Amino acid sequence: MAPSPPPPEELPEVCRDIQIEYSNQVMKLGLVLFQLLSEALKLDPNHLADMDLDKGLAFFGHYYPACPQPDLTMGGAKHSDYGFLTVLLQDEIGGLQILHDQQWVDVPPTPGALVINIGDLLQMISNDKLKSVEHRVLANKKGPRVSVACFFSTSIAPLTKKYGPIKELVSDDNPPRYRETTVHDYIQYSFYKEVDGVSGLVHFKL
Ligand SMILES: O=C(O)CCC(=O)C(=O)O
Ligand SMILES: [Fe+2]
Repeated sequence: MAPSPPPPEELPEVCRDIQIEYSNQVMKLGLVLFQLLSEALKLDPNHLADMDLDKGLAFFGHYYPACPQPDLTMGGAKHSDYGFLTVLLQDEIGGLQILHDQQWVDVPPTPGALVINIGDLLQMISNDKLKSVEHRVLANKKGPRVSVACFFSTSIAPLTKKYGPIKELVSDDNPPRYRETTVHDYIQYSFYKEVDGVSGLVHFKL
């Protein structure tokens, strides 16, 4: 949806207006979140936005059909998100879990609440200060589950810009832990690698 939104007529008519409006609001929220995260990293509030982290948004609608035998499969396999930040809206069905201290923890649906995930690329540029969260979605028999995931990543623009650990966050005592990469190369690598639950970040470690 950003930086090059599709022509509106290419979006399904039934959700066209709300998709455009929702994406615009998520872009605004993203800017605020990147300002807060910059401050959390003890950087200038505009640091992450000045690196264009808030400029690209990919919009994914997920539909998980009801599953008659949910114990035999997963709705969505364990992974961490590749981009910088994810804004997730889930319906009331539930099933999202995050991995915390080697344990799967439910993220119950809360009316009016959004789930914000740190992505791999934010972990990389923060030199592991912020951690991308591993998560999965359980299958369920209650009924279809719907979610909307908006990914902040600049991959959809043909950007050659390289990202690596932010220089203000590294020092002799805390050297860079990752080599630089373009967002495009990181996402290509992570997308096409084996689905084995191991983060693509491992491949970029120094
Ligand atoms: O459907 C969900 O709640 C999670 C979706 C997800 O993890 C993703 O799109 O990366
Ligand atoms: Fe995800």
